[in-house]
Amino acid sequence: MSSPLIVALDHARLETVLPLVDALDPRRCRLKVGKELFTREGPAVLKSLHARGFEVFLDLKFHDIPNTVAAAVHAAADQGVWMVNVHAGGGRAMMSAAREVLKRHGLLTRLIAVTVLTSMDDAGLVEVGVDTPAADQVMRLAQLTQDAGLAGVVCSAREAAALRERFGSDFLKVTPGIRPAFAQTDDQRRVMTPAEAIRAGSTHLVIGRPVTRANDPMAALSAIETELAEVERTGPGEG
Ligand SMILES: O=c1ccn([C@@H]2O[C@H](COP(=O)(O)O)[C@@H](O)[C@H]2O)c(=O)[nH]1
Repeated sequence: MSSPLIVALDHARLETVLPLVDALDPRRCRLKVGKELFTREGPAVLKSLHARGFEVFLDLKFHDIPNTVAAAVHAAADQGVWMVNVHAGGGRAMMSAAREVLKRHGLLTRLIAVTVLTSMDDAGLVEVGVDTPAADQVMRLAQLTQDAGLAGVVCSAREAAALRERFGSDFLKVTPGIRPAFAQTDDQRRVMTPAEAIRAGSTHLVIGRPVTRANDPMAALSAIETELAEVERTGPGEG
């Protein structure tokens, strides 16, 4: 599976989203299950998507004491998800406990940490007591994440180039806030187009509404793939 695309299934019900899922091809994208769908439908969603051959990112952003988060990450990985995440703000001990539990049980699920939500900007950070620009806060939390031995971070594509420079290409940079030229920004603040994100060093692009709420989701996905194919054709430095 070489596609960097992860389609976010932010829907209330599995039955609502299955027509879209059945139009998608597991060789063209992975799927992300988040808080709404998982809270309403539970692990049956994962079974259903796995049965269709999809790799699943379970995006529940665990943030709690180390013992609780480690147990939740273990539960997610036991269900065969490809990727799971925690909040880096939970700290080193929490992230290490989550990594350790996967290691102890020989589970290969990728564990990553959310740095600064892509819906936040510098002003939003100040309101929650963080007087550091988003880019610096992302770098700080990414360093903590790497020190704790996790596979990478969730960040915006705007920070991807600096993260690649500091941590290398293998450290995962999973970037929501992807907005093709044809899409609205919605509640996202730190956004980039698919081509800009890949050029900047994003390893995975999370895309929800620009595809799932498009009049023609498959046409929207194809347009994004065409944009990425152009980056591949011209090389990362062009455009
Ligand atoms: O910082 C973050 C972390 C997670 N998300 C999630 O990604 C998708 C983005 O959906 P869009 O419709 O493309 O905006 C959504 O599921 C978020 O929960 C994020 O946006 N930012």
